[in-house]
Amino acid sequence: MSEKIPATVITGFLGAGKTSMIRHLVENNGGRRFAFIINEFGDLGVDRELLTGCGIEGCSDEDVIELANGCICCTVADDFLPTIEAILARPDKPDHIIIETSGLALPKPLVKAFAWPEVRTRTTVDGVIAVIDAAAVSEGRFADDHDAVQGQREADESLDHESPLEELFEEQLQCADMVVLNKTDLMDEAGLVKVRETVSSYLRGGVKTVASAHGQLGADVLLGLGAAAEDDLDSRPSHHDDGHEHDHDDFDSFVLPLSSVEDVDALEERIIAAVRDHDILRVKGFLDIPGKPMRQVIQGVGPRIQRYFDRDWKGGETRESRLVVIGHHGLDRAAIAAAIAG
Ligand SMILES: Nc1nc2c(ncn2[C@@H]2O[C@H](COP(=O)(O)OP(=O)(O)OP(=O)(O)O)[C@@H](O)[C@H]2O)c(=O)[nH]1
Repeated sequence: MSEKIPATVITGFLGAGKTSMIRHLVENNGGRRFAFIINEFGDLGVDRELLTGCGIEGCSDEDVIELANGCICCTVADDFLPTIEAILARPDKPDHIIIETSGLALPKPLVKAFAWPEVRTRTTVDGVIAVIDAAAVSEGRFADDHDAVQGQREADESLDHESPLEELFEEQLQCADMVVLNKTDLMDEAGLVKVRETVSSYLRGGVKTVASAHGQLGADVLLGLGAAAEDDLDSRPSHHDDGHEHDHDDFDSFVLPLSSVEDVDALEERIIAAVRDHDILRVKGFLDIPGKPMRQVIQGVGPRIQRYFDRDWKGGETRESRLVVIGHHGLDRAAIAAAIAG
């Protein structure tokens, strides 16, 4: 029997740095041929664009498959299984499959899919890697002191259940074989020690944490974990093990088309204000700046915005500015659109 192709599942909340880490891995692929399955919550396909736009050898259009139809954890049978089967059926098989789940996806249903007879003989989950925005965790954006909060809940059952953010954070960590504490450039050592402590309280025994800035970790760290996670599902608890449906009613997203952007600093200010005034978690997209041959990428995670030109607009491509806005359920789309468009 031929060897199983290893697959790495990369999970982690919106904007934690999954795509940045994958890009770095591609740039330092050590001659490996990757196939990518990229799953996004919003409808704009930004992550796939950022990977295929990178122009790096070993990252061609056909190697990057986008599953944009909602969160991968809810569309496993319809979307994920046919996709992985198609990859496994290719005559030129990849050396390694990398799967980026949407920031709102639960990793366990996906890992379970690898236990299906159709795929388990041909591929194995080398590892589930959870990428954490350590700076955001240290600012208390996901979970306060986990042990203390758990203690209070156990003592008083009337206390609220976890927030949707905390539940995702917990699920993603409890399924992990390795945790990347990313964005260490935005915090100090003491903050990192504290985050490591918080994160460790969620992990299964023996799971390591590694610190990184901009996801710059080598393939020797991230790949070759040999976890065979599909054989080890029971050790990875999930709120949804009892068959309880996971839906994404807690979250919402929409695409906001904009006209070309004359004053991008002013747009950035308006986005920051909209993030402050509404329940927005993530903003990302591309901008058409008149007179510039390149398109500009704009990324917002919480209150932090980043902008850069990534590639020339292609001949025949429509120059357009579009953002995807992701937030808690009940986003006031009209008000956000008005606030950002100015
Ligand atoms: N300062 C800092 N910024 C980072 C780091 N890693 C990623 N970023 C920035 O954070 C933003 C989100 O990064 P992505 O890599 O797109 O995050 P993601 O997890 O793929 O995001 P989603 O796919 O939307 O869930 C981008 O603006 C990145 O440049 C880091 O270590 N430090």
